[in-house]
Amino acid sequence: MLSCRQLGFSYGAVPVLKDICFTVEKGRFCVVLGRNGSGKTTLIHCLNRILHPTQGQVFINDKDMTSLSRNEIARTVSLVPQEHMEIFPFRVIDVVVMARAPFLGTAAAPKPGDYKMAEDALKQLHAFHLADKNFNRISGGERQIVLLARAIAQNARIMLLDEPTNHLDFNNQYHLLSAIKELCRSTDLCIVASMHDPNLASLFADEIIMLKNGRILYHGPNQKVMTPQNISALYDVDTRAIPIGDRKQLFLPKQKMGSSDT
Ligand SMILES: Nc1ncnc2c1ncn2[C@@H]1O[C@H](COP(=O)(O)OP(=O)(O)OP(=O)(O)O)[C@@H](O)[C@H]1O
Repeated sequence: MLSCRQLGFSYGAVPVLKDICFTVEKGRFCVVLGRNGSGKTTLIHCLNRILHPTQGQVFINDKDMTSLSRNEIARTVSLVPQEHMEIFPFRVIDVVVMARAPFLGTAAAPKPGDYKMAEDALKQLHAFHLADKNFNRISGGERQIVLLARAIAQNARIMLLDEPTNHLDFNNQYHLLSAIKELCRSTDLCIVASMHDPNLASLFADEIIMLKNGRILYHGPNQKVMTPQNISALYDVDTRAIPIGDRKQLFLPKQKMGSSDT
C-alpha cells in the first residue's frame, strides 16, 4: 500500500505539488492524468524519494518513507522513468539484471537466479530476443520495454511508471498496459503510472488521480472519475463520451481540434 498525507513540493520558492492526499492499495493500478506541467513527474519522484517532499509524508505499507534506508526503498519501490538516456554499452540482459542490485551484498555479482529473473521478465514482455543486444543500439520504444522488464525483475511491491507508453507503437501500448495490468492482478502489486492518454487510462486503470495545477482535482474508481465533465475540467477541452461496449467509453473533444476552413 502506498499513501500520501498533505504532500507538498516546491522547486525553490515555486510550489508545484499542494496538499496531495491519496492511498493506493495493493493489487490496484492507479493512473495519474494531468496537463503538461501539472506535476505528474514531480509526484512520481516524491513517491520514491528521488525528490524530498517539502511538506507532508509518504507511507509505504504504513511506514513513513523517511524512516526507510535508500536500500529498503530500492527493494520496495521500482521506477520506470520517463527519460532513458544512453548508459554504458551494456547488453540488455545486464541492464535488466541491475534490478537485482539492492538484493545483492556489497560488490557481489548477480547469481544464476538473478539472471533467471531478468530473463523471465524479458520473456513476460515478449522481449527476450533483445537480451544480447547493446542497450544503446535499440529503439526508444524497445528501451521502454526493457526498463519495464528491469522493474519487474526488481520484484518490488510498489511500481512507479512515468509515462510508460511514451515511444510505444499502437500494438506495444496495448500489450505493455495489458502486461502491467496482469502483473498487478497476479502479484498484488501496487502500481502508480502517469499517463497522457485518457482513453488508454480508462481502458486499463482501476483508479484515476486527476492532477490540475499541482492539486488533486478528482481521485476515485475509473468508472466514477472518467466522465466527460471531469475530463473537460482537467484538460480545459469540451469533451464527449462515445460508448464502445463492455461499459467502456471513448473520450473525444466536442469540436475538432486545430481544424482549418481550407
Ligand atoms: N528541476 C526543475 N526545476 C524547476 N522547476 C521544475 C523542474 N522540473 C519541473 N519543474 C516545473 O514543475 C512543474 C511540474 O513539472 P512536472 O515535470 O512534474 O510536470 P508533468 O505533469 O510531469 O509534465 P509533463 O506532462 O509535461 O511531463 C512545471 O511547471 C515545471 O516547469
